[in-house]
Amino acid sequence: MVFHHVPAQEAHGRIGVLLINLGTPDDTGYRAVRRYLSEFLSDRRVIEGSPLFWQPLLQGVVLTTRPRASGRAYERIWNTARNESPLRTITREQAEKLAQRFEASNVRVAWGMRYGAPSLKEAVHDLLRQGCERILCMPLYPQYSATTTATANDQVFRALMRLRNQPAIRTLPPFADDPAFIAAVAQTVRNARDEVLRVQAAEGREGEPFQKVVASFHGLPVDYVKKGDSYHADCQKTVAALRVALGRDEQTLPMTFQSRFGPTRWLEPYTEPYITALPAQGITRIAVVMPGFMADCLETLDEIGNEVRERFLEAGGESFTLIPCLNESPACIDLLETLARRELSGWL
Ligand SMILES: C=CC1=C(C)c2cc3[nH]c(cc4nc(cc5[nH]c(cc1n2)c(C)c5CCC(=O)O)C(CCC(=O)O)=C4C)c(C)c3C=C
Ligand SMILES: [Fe+2]
Ligand SMILES: [Fe+2]
Repeated sequence: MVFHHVPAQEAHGRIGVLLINLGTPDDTGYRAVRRYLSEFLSDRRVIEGSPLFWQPLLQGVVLTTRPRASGRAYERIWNTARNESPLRTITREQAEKLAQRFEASNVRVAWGMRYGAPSLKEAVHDLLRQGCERILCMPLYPQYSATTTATANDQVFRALMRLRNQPAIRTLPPFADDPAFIAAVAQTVRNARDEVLRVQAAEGREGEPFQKVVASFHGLPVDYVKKGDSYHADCQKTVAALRVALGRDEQTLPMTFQSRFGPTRWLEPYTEPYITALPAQGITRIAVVMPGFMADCLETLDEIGNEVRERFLEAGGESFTLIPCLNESPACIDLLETLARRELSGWL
C-alpha cells in the first residue's frame, strides 16, 4: 500500500477550513460535460440503484444525449471572462473573502469541488502543505442530504485514507434554520422587494410586488426520503423559519422542488408546473428564492432564471424576480465566518 506524505512547507499547527460545493464541468463542450456528468452520476450516494443496471443505461443512453443539452445550458450562464462556470467563480470568491476574515490568525482557507476541479484531494493536500493539522470541512449545503453533504465528506475522507499523517477532522452540520442563515436569506428577499417597489413607483404602478415568494429547493427522489434522508425535513425547517422572518405563510411563501432527474417520483410540488399554473389563479407578480443553494449555478440561473421565467411570462405572468443566492455577498461571508468560528471552538 502506498500512503502519501504531504509535508508542511512553512509552518505547523495551523487550522484549515475547506469550503466544498458540488462541482461543474471544465468547459461547455460535449467531452468535458460528459466527463463531469459521468463522475457525478456514477456516485453511488447519488444513484443508489445497482451499477449493473445503471451503468449501461448511464454510459449508453444518458451520456450520449444529456451532455449536449447540459452544455448548451451551461453556455447560457458561462462566466466568459474567467472561462468557468459561475459556481466555480463564486465558490472561489467565497473562499478568498473568508480567508481575509482569518488573515491575522493561524487559519487557512481552501476550496474544492466534489466532482470535477479543483478536487478535494488537491484542496486537502494544499492545506497540509500550509501546515494545517486540523481541518474543518464545510459542505456548503444548508439542508443535509446523503447525496450532497455525506458524499462531500466521504470524498474528503477518501483523500485522508491515503495519507501517512492524517489531520484531525471536523464536519459542519446542516444549518437549515440557523438564525444567521435565515436572516441573510430573508434580507435578500427584502432587498429584492424594495428594488421592485422603487421601479413600480418610478413607473407609477401600485400593488404588492411579490404576491408569492416561491421557495424552490433542488429535488430528491421520494424513495431516498422514505429510507431516512433528512433532506425534506431540513427544507421544511428552512421554509418555516423564513415564513416567520418575512411574516408570510404557506400561501404567500410556498415550498416547491426543482431539477427533477429521471423517471422516478421526486419531492413535490414540482417548481415548474406550480409556477406556470399561477397566472390562471390571478397570481402574476412573483419572486423565486432558492435557499438550498449557497451559490448561483446552472439550476438557479438557467433552470429557474431562464426556463421557468419564460414559461411563467408565456402563461400570463407580469413580473418574475429571481432572488440571487447569498453568493459572495458580505452577508454570506459573515454567515460563513459565524459558522466556521462556532465549529472551530476549542481549536481556535
Ligand atoms: C439523481 C440525481 C440527482 C440528485 C439526487 C441530486 C441531488 C442534489 N443536487 C444538488 C445541487 C446541485 N445539482 C446540480 C446539478 C445537477 N444535479 C443533477 C442530478 C441530481 N442531483 C444533475 C444531472 C445535474 C447537472 C445539471 C444538468 O445536466 O442539467 C447543481 C448545479 C451545478 C453547476 O455546475 O451549476 C447543484 C448546485 C442538491 C442540493 C441535491 C440534493 C438535495
Ligand atoms: Fe443536483
Ligand atoms: Fe437542471
